[in-house]
Amino acid sequence: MLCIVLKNNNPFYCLATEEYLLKNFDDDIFMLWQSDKTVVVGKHQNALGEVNYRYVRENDITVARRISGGGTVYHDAGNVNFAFIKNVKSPAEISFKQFTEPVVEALAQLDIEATTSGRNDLLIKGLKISGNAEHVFKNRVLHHGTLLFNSDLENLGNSIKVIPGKYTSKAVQSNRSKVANIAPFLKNELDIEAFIDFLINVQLKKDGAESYTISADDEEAIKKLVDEKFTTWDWRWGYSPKYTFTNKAGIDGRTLEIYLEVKKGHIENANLHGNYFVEPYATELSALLLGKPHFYEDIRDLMGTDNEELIYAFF
Ligand SMILES: Nc1ncnc2c1ncn2[C@@H]1O[C@H](COP(=O)(O)OP(=O)(O)OP(=O)(O)O)[C@@H](O)[C@H]1O
Repeated sequence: MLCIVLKNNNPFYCLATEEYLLKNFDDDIFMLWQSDKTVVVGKHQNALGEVNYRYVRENDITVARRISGGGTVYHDAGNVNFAFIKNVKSPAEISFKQFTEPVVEALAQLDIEATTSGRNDLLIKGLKISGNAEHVFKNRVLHHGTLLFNSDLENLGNSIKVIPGKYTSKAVQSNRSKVANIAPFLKNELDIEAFIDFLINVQLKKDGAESYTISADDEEAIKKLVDEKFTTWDWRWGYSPKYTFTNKAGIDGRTLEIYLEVKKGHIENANLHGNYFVEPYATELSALLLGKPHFYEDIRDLMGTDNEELIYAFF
C-alpha cells in the first residue's frame, strides 16, 4: 500500500489527485489531504441548492464537486480527509465498514470511541465527526471521508445553511447532521499536524505499506485534470441535475416573484412577477434570462445593478 500525505491545500488539486490515483495506478493507496475553506458537493447534487450562496461568496469559501455520490461537506484547515483506493474483484466485495473500521481503530488508539452510523457517518457520542462516500472505477474503489478535527463549526453550519423550498429537483439531498470536532474528546492534547502524522504512521506500520510522494509526471497529469475538469464551471455548477427555482422576495418595499427552470446550469424558462418590475419590463427581463447561466455575475450583468438584495433574490 502506498501512503501519501498530499502537500497541497487546493481542493481542486486534491480531488483531482484522488481521481488520478484511482484511474492511473494499480496499487492500493491510503492518502491524507486537507483543503482551504471549501464546500464539497456530491457528484449528483444541485450545487446551488446545497450551499448558502451569499455566505460562501462573501467569505471566500470555494465550492467544488467530487466524483463520489452522497451529501455536502465542509472542509477547512481543521478538517482532515482520508482516502483509501483499492482493487476489488467484484462490487459485492465493497463495504463501507472495511474502510471506516481502520479509522475507528486508529481513533481508539487515541482513546476515542467512534461508532459507525446506519448511514455513512462516524460518530462520537452521537455527533458526526466523519462523512464518507465511495466511487467505483472498473475494478477499483475510492473510499473517502472527512475527519472534523478542529474545524470552524460556525463556518461549516453557515456555508451549508439553506432556506428549504427554493430549489426543487431529483438531485441527491444532503442529510443535515449535528457535528462535532474530534480534538475536544482527546485525553492528551494534539495539534492537527501531529494527528495527521499519527494517522499516516498507523497505516505505514501495516504489512507492505510504503510512503509515496507525488512525482513530477503525476503532478502534470493531475494539473491537466484540474484545468479540464475540477475547476471548470461546467463541472462545478453546470453538472447539477435539472432543477426549478422559486422565490418570493421583498426588495425595497416591493415584491419580486421569481420562477426559473434550469438545465445544465442555464436558464431554460423564466417568469418574473410582482410589483418590483413594471410591465412590459418584467416580461422583457424574463425573456432576456433565457439561455443565461444561473450565476451571480450573469444575473448582476443582466439586471445592470449592484443591488445585492435584488441579485441574491435569484439564489
Ligand atoms: N467535514 C465534515 N465532516 C463531517 N460531517 C460534515 C462535514 N461537513 C458537513 N458535515 C455534515 O454532514 C452533512 C452531510 O452529510 P450527508 O450524510 O448528506 O453526506 P455524506 O454522505 O455524509 O457526505 P459524504 O458523501 O462526503 O460522506 C452536512 O449537512 C453536515 O451536517
